Parts: sequence; structure tokens; C-alpha cells
Amino acid sequence: MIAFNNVTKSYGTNIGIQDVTVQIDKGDFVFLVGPSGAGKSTFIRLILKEIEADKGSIKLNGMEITNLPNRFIPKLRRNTGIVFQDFRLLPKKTVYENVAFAMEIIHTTPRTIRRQVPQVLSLVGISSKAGKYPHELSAGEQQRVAIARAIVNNPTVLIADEPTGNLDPDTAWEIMKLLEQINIRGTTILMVTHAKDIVDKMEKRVIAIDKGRIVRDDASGSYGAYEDERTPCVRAGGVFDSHVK
Ligand SMILES: Nc1ncnc2c1ncn2[C@@H]1O[C@H](COP(=O)(O)OP(=O)(O)OP(=O)(O)O)[C@@H](O)[C@H]1O
Repeated sequence: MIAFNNVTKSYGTNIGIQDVTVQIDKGDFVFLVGPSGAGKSTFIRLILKEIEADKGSIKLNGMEITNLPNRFIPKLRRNTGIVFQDFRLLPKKTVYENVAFAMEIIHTTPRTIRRQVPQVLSLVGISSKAGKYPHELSAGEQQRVAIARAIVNNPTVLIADEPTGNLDPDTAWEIMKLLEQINIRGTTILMVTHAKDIVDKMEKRVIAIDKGRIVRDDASGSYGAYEDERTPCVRAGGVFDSHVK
């Protein structure tokens, strides 16, 4: 599914990731954790082919993506949905139009769009807001729309880059349950997060990265003990305690 083999990426003298070898299988749910500057974004940007590796091999769904000719990149990105901390919805389009747009740009037929968009809005629990604009939605609702948009073209991998970073604890947990549901339907999920409570409660595979190297890879892991100045209140507060499965 996603296979890194001895991958190194530097930015001048700064190390992004160094000699990383890791495999994420189809259907996995993986957290990628590590302190600020560890190399998490570099890892994601290499998968999306926004940047090129200096060394090593990266395979996505069995296809070598290093040195992939540019004409194959749109197809590669279609297989990889992404959601961000700040949602990035189009402000002048409705919920329905935001999701439909992701299909229009890959030339999906109007008939398929009319069938598929309501289905995915229902899946993420946002059907009743189809005619609303992003500014009329709560943060959690906006993230649901962003997730709908990311999965509407049936990607094999969904990358979630701090998807709960702008959400209150209850809403964050609802989004985690939605991601889990999407994973159960077969989509591989790779989630970057600084939210210790979420990682600890979900009990999924945890890949920890530090200074560009993988320092831990636990099948059913926890966030770990390193200090991260960006999440002190979450670490101290135990905010998800009421949701223990
Ligand atoms: N465009 C760039 N130019 C120079 N150095 C960069 C660039 N992008 C990343 N780096 C460096 O590469 C290293 C890894 O950065 P990366 O953004 O991958 O970390 P991260 O784990 O995503 O951090 P954060 O949690 O803060 O987003 C850091 O030392 C960073 O300063």
C-alpha cells in the first residue's frame, strides 16, 4: 500500500527524513506522531509527491512514485484523499458544491456526481446541511464536509493532517469515530496528530518519528513520553476520559 524503503529527504542542511523504511498495509489505521520538526509533514508531502526524495524508493499501491512522470501525478493524487486542520473548504460554494467540485475536476459525469454526493454526505452525517455555506457551519461540520470531499472519489488512502487540531474535545472524538468508520469500510488512514489523548484512546498502530528517523512503531500503541510544547493542556487534562471505549 504505502512502502518507504531507505528514504531520505533533506532541505539543504536540514534533515527532513533520514533513511526511513516502513510499510503501511491496505486497511491500516496509523498515527504518525513526533515533536515539531520531526519530519511528519515531509513524510506526507513525499506520499503526495509535493516534494521529491533524495534517495530511496516510495511505492503507493505497488507503484513506484519516485521518478514518476508528471502525467501520472493526477491519478496518484486521486488515490489519496487529504484533510487538514483548517478544513480548506471553498467559501463561496455550498456543502454540496464543495464535494461535487472534487468530482468535477476529475471529469466525473454529472449523473455520477448526483448519485455519489448525497451518499457521501449521508455517510459523514451532514446531509441536512447540503445547501449551507462553510461559514454557516460549526467547525466539526466543516471537518465532516472536508472528509466527504476527501473520500468522494474513493481514494485508497486518506491522509489526515491534524484533523482535530481546531476542534473541541467532544467534536474531535466524533471526527475520530467517523475516521474509524471510514477505515472499517476499507480506506487506509494515516493521521498526523499531536493529540496524545486521542492516540492513547484509539489503540491503533503508532509510528513515532524524531529528527527524521522512525524511533518507534507499535501495533497498538500510545502517543509516547516525549515532550511536545504544542499540546500541554491536552496532555495534562485527560480530556477524552469520558469517552473511554
Ligand atoms: N521547505 C523547507 N526548507 C527548509 N527546511 C525545511 C523545509 N521543510 C521542512 N524543513 C525542515 O525539515 C525538518 C522536518 O520538518 P517537517 O515539517 O517535516 O516536520 P513536522 O514533524 O511536520 O513538524 P510540525 O509538527 O511542526 O509540523 C525540520 O527541521 C524543518 O525545519
